Amino acid sequence: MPFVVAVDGPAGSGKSSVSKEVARRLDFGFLDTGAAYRALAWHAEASGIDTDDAASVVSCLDSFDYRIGTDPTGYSVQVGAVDVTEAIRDPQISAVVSAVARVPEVRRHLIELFRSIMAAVDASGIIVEGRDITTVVAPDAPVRILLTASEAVRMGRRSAELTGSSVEAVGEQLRKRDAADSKVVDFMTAADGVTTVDSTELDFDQTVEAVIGVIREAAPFLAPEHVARGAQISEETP
Ligand SMILES: Nc1ncnc2c1ncn2[C@@H]1O[C@H](COP(=O)(O)OP(=O)(O)O)[C@@H](O)[C@H]1O
Ligand SMILES: Nc1ccn([C@@H]2O[C@H](COP(=O)(O)OP(=O)(O)O)[C@@H](O)[C@H]2O)c(=O)n1
Repeated sequence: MPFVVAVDGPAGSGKSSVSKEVARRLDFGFLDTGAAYRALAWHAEASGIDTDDAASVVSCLDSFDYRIGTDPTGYSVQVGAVDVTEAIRDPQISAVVSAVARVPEVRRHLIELFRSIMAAVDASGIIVEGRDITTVVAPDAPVRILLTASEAVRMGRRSAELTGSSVEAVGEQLRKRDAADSKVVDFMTAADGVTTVDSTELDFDQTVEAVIGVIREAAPFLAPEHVARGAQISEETP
C-alpha cells in the first residue's frame, strides 16, 4: 500500500486543485473520489434513470464501467467508451449527484473501488480527496487533512470557474449540495487526529505549501524542504 494522504472538505474548498498540485510536487498519485459519484450520476442520467429513486440508482451499478487515472498531471474519467471528464462537471450533474451519493449501496460499492485503486497505485504515495476519506475510506491513513474555507470564499472560487452562471446561482447550488451531503457524512468538522487547513486567508500556493507542511511532519523523507517552496521535481533536483 502506498503512503496515503486523505483530504476531505466541502465543495469549493480547493480539495481537487490543491491535492493535485501537492501530488504533482511530491510525485504521488492522486484520486478524486467525487468524480466517481459524478460519473455514476452521469451514467444514471444517460440510462434514463430517475436519480431520486435509490433502487433505480442501485440497479445501474452493475453496468457502471468506471475508469479514472491517478496521474495528477493529466487524468481522464471514463464510463464505458465515453470520456466524461468534462461532462461530469456540468451543473446539471452537480444538481443530482448528492441524491446518488446518499445511497448506502452506492457508497459501499464505490468505497471498495477506491480502496482497490489506492492499493494498485504505482507511486510512493497517493492523495485521495473527497468527503469521507479521513473517516471512512482511509481512517488509518498516516496523514489526514480537513481542507476548509469560508462559504463566501468557496462560492467566489467556484463561480469564477463557471462562466455563464451568476455568483448567486452557483452559491445557491453549492449551499444546497453541502447541506444534502452533510446529512450523509460530516466533512465540516475535523474528526479526531485530523488536521484542519483553513485556506480562507491563503492563496493557492500557500495552501499547497500548508498541506505539504502537514505531510512533512508525518513523513519528512517524502516531502523534503525544496518541494514545499514550489520547486518542481526535475532532473536537476537532488
Ligand atoms: N487557496 C486558494 N486560493 C484561491 N483559489 C483557490 C484556492 N484553492 C483553490 N482555489 C481555486 O478554487 C476553485 C475550486 O477549487 P477545487 O479544487 O475545485 O475545490 P473542491 O475540489 O474542493 O471543490 C478552483 O478554481 C481552484 O483553482
Ligand atoms: N468521498 C466523497 C466524494 C464525493 N461525494 C459526493 O460527490 C459529489 C461531488 O464531489 P466533488 O468532490 O466532485 O465536489 P466538489 O466539491 O469538487 O464540487 C459531492 O457533492 C458528494 O455528493 C461523496 O459523497 N463522497
